[in-house]
Amino acid sequence: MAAPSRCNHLIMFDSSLMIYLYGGQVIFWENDYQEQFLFVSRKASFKPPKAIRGGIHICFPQFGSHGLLEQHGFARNRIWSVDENPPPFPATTSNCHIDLILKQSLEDLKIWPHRYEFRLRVALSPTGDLMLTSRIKNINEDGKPFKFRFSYQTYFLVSDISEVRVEGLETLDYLDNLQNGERRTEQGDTVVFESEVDKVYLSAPPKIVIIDHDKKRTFELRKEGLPDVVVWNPWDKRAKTIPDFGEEEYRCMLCVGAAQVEKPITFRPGEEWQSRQEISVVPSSYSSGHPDPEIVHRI
Ligand SMILES: O=P(O)(O)OC[C@H]1O[C@H](O)[C@H](O)[C@@H](O)[C@@H]1O
Repeated sequence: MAAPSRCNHLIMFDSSLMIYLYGGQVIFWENDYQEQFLFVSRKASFKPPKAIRGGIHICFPQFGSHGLLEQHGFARNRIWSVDENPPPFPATTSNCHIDLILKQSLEDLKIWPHRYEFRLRVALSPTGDLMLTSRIKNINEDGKPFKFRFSYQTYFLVSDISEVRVEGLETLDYLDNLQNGERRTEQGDTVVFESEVDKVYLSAPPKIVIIDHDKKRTFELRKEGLPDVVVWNPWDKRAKTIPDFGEEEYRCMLCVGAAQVEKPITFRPGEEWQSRQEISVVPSSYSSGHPDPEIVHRI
């Protein structure tokens, strides 16, 4: 039997702003000047159904190795279908979207014995914001609840990682995956990058910003229904161990994503869980409300 092909979709607004989906994964997102915002590795292998190194991975029902399933769960490595007739979604400012759906396959039931409907809406606003809404419903017929972790693993394209800083995570507690998940507290006024990082920030605020000095642009990430934020950059040594990632590519990417990692969600049949992640790109004149440490230093 031939391998199933991925369903690929292009979402455009006014023939300029654009998102491109490969299966259930957003891989391109650009503005009307054809500037790319998401990183996709030059070594990415487009071999369905495995997720592509870059874009946005939907990690479900597991995050990382917190469980018995494959790393980050199976959802990112599955063929999603177009949901032709989704139940009404909460009102958004966008009328330019696509609805996808993932359900358990017979194979998946052997490794995760639960029935679910995972509805994903990928939307583009008139101003170019990328909005992801997930609704997951437990449809088990045996009355059993299920438990899951979740993340929108987002590969941002940056100019030079050493010129990037993240605001909104300072002073928060985090789990450090490089130290066996040890709990620590972020020190310093802002998060900057000088070596490998693999952290889960806990109870993060609803908005965080990723400021790219060189590119003179800022990503503003807003989240709902997801308390945590995952931050990952493999840096040079780890990068060499990842087959579909270029040795030097760690310099131009940063993974940041809204997530539910520390406390898994549990819910019963008939219940539905919902979360959102929205990203806007704003020019360098953007002010996060925090003083710029460089300016403060010069004064
Ligand atoms: O290589 P992947 O399975 O896509 O995972 C890439 C990275 O994702 C997350 O951010 C994890 O915390 C990391 O430990 C992991 O290395």
